[in-house]
Amino acid sequence: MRIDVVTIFPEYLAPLNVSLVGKAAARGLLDVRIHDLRSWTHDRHNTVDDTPYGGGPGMVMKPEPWGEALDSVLASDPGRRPVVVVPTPSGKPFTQELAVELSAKPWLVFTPARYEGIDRRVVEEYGERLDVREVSIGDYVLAGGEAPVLVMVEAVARLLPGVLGNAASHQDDSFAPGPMAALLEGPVYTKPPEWRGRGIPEVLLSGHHGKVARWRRDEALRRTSLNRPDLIAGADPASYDRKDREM
Ligand SMILES: Nc1ccc2ncsc2c1
Repeated sequence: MRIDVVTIFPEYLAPLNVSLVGKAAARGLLDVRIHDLRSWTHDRHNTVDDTPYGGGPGMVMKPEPWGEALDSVLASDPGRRPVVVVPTPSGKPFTQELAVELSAKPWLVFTPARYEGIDRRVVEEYGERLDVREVSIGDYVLAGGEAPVLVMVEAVARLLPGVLGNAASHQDDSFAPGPMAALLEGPVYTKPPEWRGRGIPEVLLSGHHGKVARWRRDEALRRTSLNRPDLIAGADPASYDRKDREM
């Protein structure tokens, strides 16, 4: 998979060169290219924004630099068409399902914005010939789309074949498709067996896989009903027992 990111803060994307994504890139599983939007400005101040038509607070990112930047990125592989992911608080929710969908695409181009956003005509222009997705990672105020790009790239990259050491690692994730898809992960424990006077739930020491699976399911249900009752509404309780039987 090729991933391009166009941004006015290239250094913000430095974390993509380390850890899981960095290692995947070093192993050739990912081709990550970060581009400075200001490379496609031509004035002395490298201007990328201007005041909004119709008035109002803040500034809007000008269409020209984005147009030149995206044309340049697209021209680097004219035979292929990427999915363009526009991080925006007014986009569709970023979900595990969307991460799975995007992980199957050969080329993603992310366009994180600052200020009040990008001139609408950019999405209109590229939306006529490419698959453009406006995506939000949640309902809170951020200064821009760079942090959301880090979130989305990690969620997508970890699903690529060979990126995670143990293939099973993401099958049991919270939100991963499957029998426990609608539940949050329950509590986890490791050595030492006692820490500051706190032990381990006996069932986890029992060696009885069926009981352990049922305990984990019950704990996941408890945590989900406490923290995310909305997920319980969509859950399929019958599927939990099927998972137990698989153990
Ligand atoms: N403020 C905010 C919140 C969510 C989000 N997702 C992508 S860009 C963005 C910006």
